[in-house]
Amino acid sequence: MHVNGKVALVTGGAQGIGRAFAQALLGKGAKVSPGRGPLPSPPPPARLAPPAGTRGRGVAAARRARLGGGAGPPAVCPAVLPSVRPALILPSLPPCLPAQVALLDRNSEAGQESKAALAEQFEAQRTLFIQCDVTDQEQLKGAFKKVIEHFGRLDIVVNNAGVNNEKDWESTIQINLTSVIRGTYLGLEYMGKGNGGNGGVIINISSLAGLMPAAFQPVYCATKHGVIGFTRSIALAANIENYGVRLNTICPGFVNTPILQSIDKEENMGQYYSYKDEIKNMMQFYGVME
Ligand SMILES: NC(=O)c1ccc[n+]([C@@H]2O[C@H](COP(=O)([O-])OP(=O)(O)OC[C@H]3O[C@@H](n4cnc5c(N)ncnc54)[C@H](O)[C@@H]3O)[C@@H](O)[C@H]2O)c1
Ligand SMILES: CCCCC/C=C\C=C\[C@H](O)C/C=C\C/C=C\CCCC(=O)O
Repeated sequence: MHVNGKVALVTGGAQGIGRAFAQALLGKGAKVSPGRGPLPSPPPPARLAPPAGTRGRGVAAARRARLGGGAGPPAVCPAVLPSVRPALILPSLPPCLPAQVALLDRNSEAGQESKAALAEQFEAQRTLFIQCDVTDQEQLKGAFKKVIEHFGRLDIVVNNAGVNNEKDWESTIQINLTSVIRGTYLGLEYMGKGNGGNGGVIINISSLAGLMPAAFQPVYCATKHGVIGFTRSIALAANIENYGVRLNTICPGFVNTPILQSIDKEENMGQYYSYKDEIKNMMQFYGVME
């Protein structure tokens, strides 16, 4: 997927996987090539019938097939390449603008630090940090509004904020599941074609623990199973209703981020604290990604 000119909102973006998402998005997308004006707007893709043999594989597949390519999006924006088929390629792609990312997080200090680090690596105006507790309905709604007011659009929502807390398990459900559902509905409200949006992508972060039982993390595990069930179901509804929004869930195994430190804390593990070594053994068995 190309992300040129897209605006993404990432919850829990101050550190860990959320920050890595932001960095990856910012690393993609090229600048407008000098000397070229904006390209013509693309035709509304959802209304086009897919070419024979591509039915059911989505608008992107249909567009690739029309362009004669099957290997996915170009790594570099075609507007900066000496195009051999300008008539075919140029009208169907948006202008090459860099992607922009809003980081939402309740941790203001880490959020400001990440914003500053990303601003050093990429242009400062491409990132925005908004302090927001995703469990606070009004704060979350307000943050979505702010992102659209600031960047003028919204194309990608990553519902990533999450915790591992078996002791305060009610808050784990609020953060890991309820807020993901709320973030998804807000994404559909702003991006859904039926609501006047332009379509987009919603990524909900689950876990390997959403696909299998985890003895010492029953509530964490339940929330991650819930994210998968919710996302798969709402993706079906989005398809039936032609929202133009693709929904996916990602299920990583162990990743080396601060959440793993929760295993060593009684205030997170509660009654399962004495099993921390078993969990560490699991981590060794499955491996930990960077
Ligand atoms: N690290 C792993 O091994 C792993 C594996 C699979 C899935 N995940 C999931 O990936 C997501 C990101 O986790 P991570 O590993 O980067 O953890 P992390 O602790 O490094 O980052 C989580 C971020 O979410 C933020 N956050 C927590 N509660 C919040 C709230 N109420 N409002 C706003 N922000 C809040 C935190 O401040 C933090 O910046 C989580 O949903 C986690 O369950 C992590
Ligand atoms: C077992 C969960 C440990 C919790 C550690 C803290 C946060 C990590 C969150 C990750 O989402 C966990 C990722 C993968 C764990 C998945 C399954 C573990 C169960 C495996 C087993 O019993 O063999």
